[in-house]
Amino acid sequence: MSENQHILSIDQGTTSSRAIIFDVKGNNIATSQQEFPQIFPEDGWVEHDPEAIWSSTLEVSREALKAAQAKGANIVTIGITNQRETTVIWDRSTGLPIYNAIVWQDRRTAELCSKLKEQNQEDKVTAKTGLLLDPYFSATKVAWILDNVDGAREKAERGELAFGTIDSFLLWRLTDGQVHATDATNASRTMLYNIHDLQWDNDLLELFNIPASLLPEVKDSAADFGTTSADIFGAPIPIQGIAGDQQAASFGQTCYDAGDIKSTYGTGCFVLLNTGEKPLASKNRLLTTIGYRINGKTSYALEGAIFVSGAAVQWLRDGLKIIKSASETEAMARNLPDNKGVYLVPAFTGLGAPFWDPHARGSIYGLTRDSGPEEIVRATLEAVCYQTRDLFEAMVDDGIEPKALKVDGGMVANNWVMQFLSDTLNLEVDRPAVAETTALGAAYLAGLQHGIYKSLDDIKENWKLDRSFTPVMDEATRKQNLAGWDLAIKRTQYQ
Ligand SMILES: Nc1ncnc2c1ncn2[C@@H]1O[C@H](COP(=O)(O)OP(=O)(O)O)[C@@H](O)[C@H]1O
Ligand SMILES: O=P(O)(O)OC[C@H](O)CO
Repeated sequence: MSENQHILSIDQGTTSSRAIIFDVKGNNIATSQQEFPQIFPEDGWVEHDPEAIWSSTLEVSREALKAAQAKGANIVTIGITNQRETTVIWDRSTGLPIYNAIVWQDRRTAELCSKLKEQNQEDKVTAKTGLLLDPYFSATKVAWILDNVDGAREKAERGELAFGTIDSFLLWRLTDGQVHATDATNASRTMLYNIHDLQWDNDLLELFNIPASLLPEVKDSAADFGTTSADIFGAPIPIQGIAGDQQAASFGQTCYDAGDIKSTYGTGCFVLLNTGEKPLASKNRLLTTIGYRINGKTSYALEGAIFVSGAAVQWLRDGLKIIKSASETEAMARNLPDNKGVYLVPAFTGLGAPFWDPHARGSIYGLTRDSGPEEIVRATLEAVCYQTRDLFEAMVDDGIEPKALKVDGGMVANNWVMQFLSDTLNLEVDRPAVAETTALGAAYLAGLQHGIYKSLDDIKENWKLDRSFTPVMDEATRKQNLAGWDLAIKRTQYQ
């Protein structure tokens, strides 16, 4: 392993684009980040301008490269990780998108999903893809664009259009239209990819009425995806790792053995459990998905997705305006001896796993005359922990017994939340020294393909603990808290 080799990791997220340069030990050498506008054209619709995604990605990458090169860094390979499911369709001849990117949070296809469920299509879809008939995934978003953009379907039938998740769109742009590809993790979130046969599924393409000519080639997560065209970063650099952001976080957390589990607390919260070489079907509406594919070998994962976690803290700041910054919440929650019976269910865009209720909306229960900002703040933080526990309960019922949980994402800086999480789950919670595990995971994939790392064991040596949280709460308090939460969830559900 030569020490003067560095990796550019591009992390294109829901609210911002980030570029980080890592050295071979996984140390962060330079970072650049840019937020870009969220577009809400109608109730429940969420879009991004693909050009804003591209320009912010390009700028942060160039800035991080410049800063790292000034320190003598030698960038040899690129990894890409991305917000998953978000759907772009572009014209193959011009490279221009024919519509905004429809974001994973977008609910506009809820009716189509309900209609397909009524036609008893869900079991078939789940058996093939490991997913559920929910607007979250790409398939119905692709169909919507084809049906609603003038001339799109005809162009698609003529093979003039390309579909991609964000990784695929960036890859196309970075290679100047030379490469139309994605990796197996991103493909597994489209609801068009058969996670058992490892190919695009003709039945599903027919069900969603999507021409196969739109689809990218699916490669391993560590693979030779192409080389950036020379004008982009001054010299061509190979792109050698791609994974959806939650899978990349799991890879960065070195969850390589069956039973390893991580939870990422960013805008939403995503728990991924490595289930090894066999896909595990959940009885509890958790998702079966591809964790990574390396050397043609697939590692599967069970996933619980919660749509809102850090986003609820942003709402306290920007919507309710009862805090000025996210970090204030820690002292406010700590100030109260208990939650005073107040529960907040942040179902702003419906409930994700294990309830999958797109029509539910947020609620607060147990308010009294003396409830104030501190109670609401604490209830918001507690909710993130209770929702994680709902996922764990589903996993335990699926036969999994997690031994410890690795955590990452912006919210894990909050020590109060981490302790309450450990208490609520009654489980050890481990926070790593490098919090940017998503970007790190994409860097590791690229580094593996480039030959910087010879094996997963090489990478494992880089993982370092920052702090471990162990349960201290008594059983009676835990039970009482959970009983209050369970009631709040029941009252919030729409279906
Ligand atoms: N100390 C904190 N306490 C609670 N929430 C926090 C804290 N710091 C950051 N957050 C929340 O974490 C989120 C940012 O995490 P990040 O991993 O950067 O998100 P994403 O990658 O999804 O944009 C924000 O929603 C913010 O509200
Ligand atoms: O961009 P993030 O970190 O909010 O992650 C989004 C997820 O990939 C959606 O499935």
